[in-house]
Amino acid sequence: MVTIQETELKERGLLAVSRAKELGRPILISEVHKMDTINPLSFFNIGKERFLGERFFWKDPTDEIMLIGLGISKQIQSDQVTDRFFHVEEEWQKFLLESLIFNPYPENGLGPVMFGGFSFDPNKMKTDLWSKYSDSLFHIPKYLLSIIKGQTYLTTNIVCTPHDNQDLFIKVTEERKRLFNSLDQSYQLRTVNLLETKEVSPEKWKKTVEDVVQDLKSGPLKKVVLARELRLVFDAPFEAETALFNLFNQQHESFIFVFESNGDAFLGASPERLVKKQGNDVFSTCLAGSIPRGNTEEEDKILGEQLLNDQKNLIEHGFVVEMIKEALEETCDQVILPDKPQLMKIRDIQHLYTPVIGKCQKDASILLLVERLHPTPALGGLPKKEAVEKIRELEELDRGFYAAPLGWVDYRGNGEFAVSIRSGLIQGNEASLFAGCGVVADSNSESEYLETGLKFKPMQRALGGK
Ligand SMILES: C=C(O[C@@H]1C=C(C(=O)O)C=C[C@H]1O)C(=O)O
Ligand SMILES: [Mg+2]
Repeated sequence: MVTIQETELKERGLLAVSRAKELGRPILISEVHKMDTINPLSFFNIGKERFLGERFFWKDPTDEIMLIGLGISKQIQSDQVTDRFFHVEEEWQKFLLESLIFNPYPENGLGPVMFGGFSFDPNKMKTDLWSKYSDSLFHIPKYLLSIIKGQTYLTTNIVCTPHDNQDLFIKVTEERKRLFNSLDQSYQLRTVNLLETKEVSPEKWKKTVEDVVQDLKSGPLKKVVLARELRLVFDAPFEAETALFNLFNQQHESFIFVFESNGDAFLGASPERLVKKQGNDVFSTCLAGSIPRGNTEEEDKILGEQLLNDQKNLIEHGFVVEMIKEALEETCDQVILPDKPQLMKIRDIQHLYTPVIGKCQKDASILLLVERLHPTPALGGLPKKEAVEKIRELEELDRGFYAAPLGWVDYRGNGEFAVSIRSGLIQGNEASLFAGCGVVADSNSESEYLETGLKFKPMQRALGGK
């Protein structure tokens, strides 16, 4: 049962309207309520009728934080190239200024939260594929369900203008009631059949890997991450709810995300954190170097040992550690990391993994950390600028939001960004999946091709393929 004191919102709303009148501009009012348990997938699904194309879903690997947003109370959007992280930060702070926030709880991820991310490279020519996503795109939802360490909260965000009156709050309370009434209805996932899987120019991709290897041998480039695309065709529109349900059940140990924009849905199951900020504590992840899972426990262990001792993969991984450590040292007083990588095993692949923690300086916002880190050599290469230029020049793919920072920030400045890999973009009857790999001087195009094949698997499985 969900009980929300409705007179409260109306009273608080009128306060917000009078503030909006005083200031002569729109004002955000945000209120948080603790709720009984609600299934996160059901909450995403009930948004389908009213909020299709305006939803997001987020879950971290440990289930500590799940965030599900419905509707858009404010959009921060821009194709600006220079200072794009700073620009978003500035708009976010402006939006929060003078807002009325009723949140008695200390947990992260409650109250006003923006969710979204950035394109991989705003200087790359945009194709039609990503026309629904600006280079910076964040949504502050109307309704946010936050499940934090097993406790459920609902945030209602309303932007009221000087011209609003009580009607606005009556409308919102009615909408909210309808939404929760429909929670009890059972939801049928639609079955859709995969008709075709097209690999986009695999031979040409391998040739590019070989060309880059030649470049890497002569320096100064050390590593370049090259990605490719699979295009899937279905017999009917593939719904985000179905893909999410599958990812949630099949890849539970990863970050699960869905970010809808204007009818398209970008989603995936990424094992890679870019950065998490909690107060002054900063957490990042170096993830690079890959090998398949074994068919038996024994074989799996042997493969893991092989990866831990493989020169090519250790070098590929080492570049990421070197850069993340340096980037964090610019904003943190302490940066701590183990001197050797360990294994991260997920359903289809195992990786070399080095966790990094730090204590950042007071004025470092999470978006500043994102700016310093993106793209790490796990997604771009080393040196950063030259590698991104190489990708811009040689890669046939429009990466859009793939391999870029995607995540959330709350009004207290806490938040988390994953690197949006193992992902795809659903557009009606079709979907594009993306996978890349770290090319170093020792790379072999055929094995890099096979490695990207493994990285497509989670999304292929979620979309009804193998
Ligand atoms: C680029 C991707 O993955 C990255 C590349 C890896 C590698 O080359 O070994 C490993 C993990 C990720 O940092 C991807 O999945 O698309
Ligand atoms: Mg690799």
